[in-house]
Amino acid sequence: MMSPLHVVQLTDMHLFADERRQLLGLPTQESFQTIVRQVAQLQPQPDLLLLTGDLSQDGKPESYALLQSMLAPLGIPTYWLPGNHDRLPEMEQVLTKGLMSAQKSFRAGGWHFLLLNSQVTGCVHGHLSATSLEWLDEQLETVGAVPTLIGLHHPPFVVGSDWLDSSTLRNPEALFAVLDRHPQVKLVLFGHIHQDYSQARHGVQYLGTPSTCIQFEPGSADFALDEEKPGFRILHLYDDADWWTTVKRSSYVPQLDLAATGY
Ligand SMILES: Nc1ncnc2c1ncn2[C@@H]1O[C@@H]2COP(=O)(O)O[C@H]2[C@H]1O
Repeated sequence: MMSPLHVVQLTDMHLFADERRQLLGLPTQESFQTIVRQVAQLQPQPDLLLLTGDLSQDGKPESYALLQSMLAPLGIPTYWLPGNHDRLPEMEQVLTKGLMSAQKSFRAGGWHFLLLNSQVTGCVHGHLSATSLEWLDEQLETVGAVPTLIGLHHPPFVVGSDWLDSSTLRNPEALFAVLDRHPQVKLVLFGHIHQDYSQARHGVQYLGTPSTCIQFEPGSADFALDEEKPGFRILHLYDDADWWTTVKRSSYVPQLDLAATGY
């Protein structure tokens, strides 16, 4: 079998303009730097990086410039989409230089990639607009029989955690209706839930990925941090639509405010 395309998903970095700032006790820049070092040591090196939202906690241009400067030494083409904490104008202003691309529909290896914006300004939950859904449908029509990966920030499923389940994608059925018309879609990747998650539906695998900073405790009804390490996802995508994935955890030991009830 031909060599697959190697993809790394990095999500929910929650970087601040001020690199020393912490999220519930964890300095998000330091935690992300440990992950970037781990990615630099991967063999083979990833062919591309996918950043699936909440790249910044404060949405400031400096936080995106920090992200850009941390990833630049890797020399890997990088694509991104916004999460609920991000500010799209600032992202479009900063994350378009060098190997950082704002493209939302592109081909790499034998796969096609489509990245969606599920952000609702001022809200924590997600929603896909009629315009986004129409764009997705048209793109999938044009792409045809090429194995396709979709990215968005919010999970189109509840994950069994009451507090998080109030902020998942509000219109998953509208997304499923489009995907059901296009059997070339094989994978849907998201972030937001700060935990490893996998769910199959109609021949599509839906994968949630740990944050590069704090982790949420799976199954907790109320907000609760998990002592699990920061992480990221590796995907190997084969031309014949086969794929393989694994989650890697960092060696970083977070100093967490475990009594926190939110942020
Ligand atoms: N105690 C809480 N209850 C509900 N939502 C919360 C709580 N604490 C934080 N949040 C929000 O829920 C979001 C889930 O992941 P985010 O990283 O998007 O950021 C989180 C906050 O915006």
